[in-house]
Amino acid sequence: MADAVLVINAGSSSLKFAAFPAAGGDALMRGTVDRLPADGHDQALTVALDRCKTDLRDHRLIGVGHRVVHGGVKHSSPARIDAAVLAELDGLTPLAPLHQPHGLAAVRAVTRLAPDLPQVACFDTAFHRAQPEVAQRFGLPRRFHDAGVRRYGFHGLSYEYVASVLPGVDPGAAAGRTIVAHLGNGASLCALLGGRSVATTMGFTPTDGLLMGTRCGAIDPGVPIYLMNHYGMRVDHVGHLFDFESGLLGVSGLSADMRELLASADPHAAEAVELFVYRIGREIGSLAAAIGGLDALVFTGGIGENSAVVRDRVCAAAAWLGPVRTHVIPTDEERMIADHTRRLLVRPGATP
Ligand SMILES: Nc1ncnc2c1ncn2[C@@H]1O[C@H](COP(=O)(O)OP(=O)(O)O)[C@@H](O)[C@H]1O
Ligand SMILES: CC(=O)OP(=O)(O)O
Ligand SMILES: [Mg+2]
Repeated sequence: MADAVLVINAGSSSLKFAAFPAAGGDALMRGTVDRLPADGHDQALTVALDRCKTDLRDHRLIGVGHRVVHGGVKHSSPARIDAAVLAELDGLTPLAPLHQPHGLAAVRAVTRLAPDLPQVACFDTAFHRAQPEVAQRFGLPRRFHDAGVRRYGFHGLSYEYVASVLPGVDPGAAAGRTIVAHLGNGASLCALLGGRSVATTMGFTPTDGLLMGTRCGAIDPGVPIYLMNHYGMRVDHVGHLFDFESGLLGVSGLSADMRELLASADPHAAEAVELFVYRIGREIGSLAAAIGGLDALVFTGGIGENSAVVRDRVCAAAAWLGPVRTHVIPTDEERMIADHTRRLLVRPGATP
């Protein structure tokens, strides 16, 4: 019986799962449950675990790797999960309310079904933790930075994967200046210098940066203050507004789903897509400034991989940068999680 690792990737709008041989190699099975409503994750997880039970009958599971969106200040690499780590990660839920609860619910579900199975948390923040200090700091009094109020960045597993395959796609870009556009339900950009993250559009939370499916992205910090003062909105209502009611959904008044907006004749849908592209164009300029120019632009994520229309419009917005090579690299967060999980659980040279 061959050993395998199971991977669970709970995104904001989808749950992806996969299994890989513990010795390395291609996926044994994969599945996605997408277009999840806010309360759809539990059911999706049951579907995933049932599929695994049948598909992995001939394998022995040696561990489960999870995508956990926020690792805070402490985690710059994947971590074996125990009760203390789980409690600590629970404490980060207010910083990523669209994501952290789903990732941790998956950890708990596996603990209930198989209490002795080792579990590993792979963090979306980890890849960015080595960014220069200046890229991580807000202009707040120092004590807030020291207490963890800083720019973390997300989608790190996706960027790490893209950086790992970029040398085979475009060696010049891998050694040079690249911007990766992860455009999915959540969307962000990452500037890579020699394959390392040096700047990114998301910050303290995955609400920052680009316009997204239901998130507003970067916004004047005066706006929440005004909303609370002027409309008497409570703080949790403002949080809900920015994370769940804004973005493509809020601007179009129709849908958070790019496919639906591109297919719609409604002018508000067109306006939402226009703002999505406009924000990306502006942030490409900002990140290009951070890395002193641009050799290549890489698209990934559900929109980046599948929508030639959006890619063409983004490239048009970045045309002023001069000749820049563009690539589409399908991301594989699951493989990245599997690789991290194997490395953490399988001792080099150990015989199973
Ligand atoms: N062919 C397509 N054209 C345009 N958008 C697409 C296409 N296929 C998927 N998308 C969009 O990708 C987004 C989901 O991205 P994905 O990366 O799968 O989500 P998540 O962030 O939850 O992992 C949705 O907005 C969806 O409409
Ligand atoms: C961090 C983040 O935004 O993730 P997703 O794209 O899965 O929403
Ligand atoms: Mg995603």
